[in-house]
This record gives sequence, structure tokens and C-alpha cells, in this order.
Amino acid sequence: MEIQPLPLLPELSAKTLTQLRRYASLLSVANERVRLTGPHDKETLWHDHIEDCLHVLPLLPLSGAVVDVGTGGGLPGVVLAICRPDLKFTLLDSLSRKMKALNEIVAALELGNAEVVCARSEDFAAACREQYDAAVVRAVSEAGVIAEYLAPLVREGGVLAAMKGSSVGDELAPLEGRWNALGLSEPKLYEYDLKDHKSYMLLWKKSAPCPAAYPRKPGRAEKKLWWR
Ligand SMILES: C[S@@+](CC[C@H](N)C(=O)[O-])C[C@H]1O[C@@H](n2cnc3c(N)ncnc32)[C@H](O)[C@@H]1O
Repeated sequence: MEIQPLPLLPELSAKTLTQLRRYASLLSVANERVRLTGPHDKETLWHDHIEDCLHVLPLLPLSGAVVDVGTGGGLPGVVLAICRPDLKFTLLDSLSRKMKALNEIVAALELGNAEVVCARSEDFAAACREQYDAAVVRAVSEAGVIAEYLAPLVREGGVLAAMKGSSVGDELAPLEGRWNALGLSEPKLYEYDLKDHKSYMLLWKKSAPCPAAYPRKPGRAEKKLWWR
């Protein structure tokens, strides 16, 4: 599969950078009470997590609603909501202790364009099927599994963006030519540099409705892979 360079990141205003720094502080403090993400110190959070999440920005739609599935402490959803106040974000995760802490962070940041929802994506899809213009995901599962979570939530013509590590090639190999089973185009694969390593972004277009059989009931996607 051809790997393309990620389009350039937009310039961020001083106000946006201040908000992002404030998010790093709030996440660092909250992380001491509830484990929202790995590192605690602000600088590591900034370089390894917040700067990483900025790379989703060039792939977001011009307008509409975006869902971040498995958002944890708000990565990438809070970063994107700060940078794109013109889009509406749903920050979704099934762990209530994380969503309670994230609610406090969102309130402290006065992020009017983000709502925190505590639910499994498979259950959430029953209420909000094909209502989003885009879905984003970071560090949740392998490519095929996250596609089953995200595809039912996005409208036809919308996009799905997944932040991936170096295992992405192995994850994609068995799925070549099979994505239309979820109503998806073949994905584009983008590469970008992060500190001392390369990172990857997958982008699918929702080209047809997702069959009603997906998503299966909670937990099924990981136990019985749809493409096997
Ligand atoms: C490793 S954390 C990643 C959190 C965040 N995206 C990040 O990059 O730091 C994975 C999160 O996905 C959530 N998760 C996994 N599957 C999910 C699903 N189907 N629906 C909602 N949340 C899910 C877990 O509860 C967990 O908080």
C-alpha cells in the first residue's frame, strides 16, 4: 500500500496554544487521581500525546460533528475541540471513572463544543447511527476492530481517521479489498514524524451505508474478527 506524507498542520493561534497548555496541566493533575493516560508530567504529555493528536487536524471535515471513540483523557478529542471550535465533538468512552474526570477537564476548559458520553460505542451506535461527519480514534484496537466501532457512527460521505503505530501494515494486510463489507473505501495511509519515530494515520471514506449487522454486541468485535 502506498504511504503518503500527511498534509501540513495548520498554524495555531497563541490563544489556542494557551488552551492546549492548560489542557496538558489539567490532564497531568487528573492523571494523579485517575489513570487517564501513561505519563504524568506535562512535558511528556505535551510531546508524546498532545503534539501527536494535532496531526489529525488536516483530516477533519470543514463543518459538522465528530465522535472520538475510546477518548480516555480526551485524546485526540479535546485537542481537536480546542483547535476547531467550529466543529461539535462527542467524547465517548465506556469507563465511567475516566469520563467523570474528563467531564471536569472539559468544564474547566469551558469547552462549549464538546460533550462527554459514557457508553460502549456498540450501544451508542443504536441511538446515533450514521449521524457523524467524522469519527476519530487513538490507541483503542487494531484497524479492523476500530473500523467496526466507527463505521456505523459516520454518515455516507463522512470520514474515519485512526492514529496508528508501526504495526499498521500488518493490521491492514489481511483486510485488503474487504473494507466494503463495512461500507468503507480502501483506506489511505499517511505517515508523519514524531520526535524520534514515525507514526501513521489511516483515513477511510464512508462510501456506502454500514450493514445493519454492524456493530455486533459489545465485546464481539475483538473476540470474533469480522474478516476471518
Ligand atoms: C488505551 S485507551 C486510549 C485512550 C485515548 N484515546 C488515548 O489515546 O490516550 C483506550 C480506551 O478505549 C476505551 N474503549 C475501548 N473500546 C471501546 C468501545 N467499544 N467503546 C467505548 N470505549 C472503548 C477504553 O475504555 C479505554 O479508555
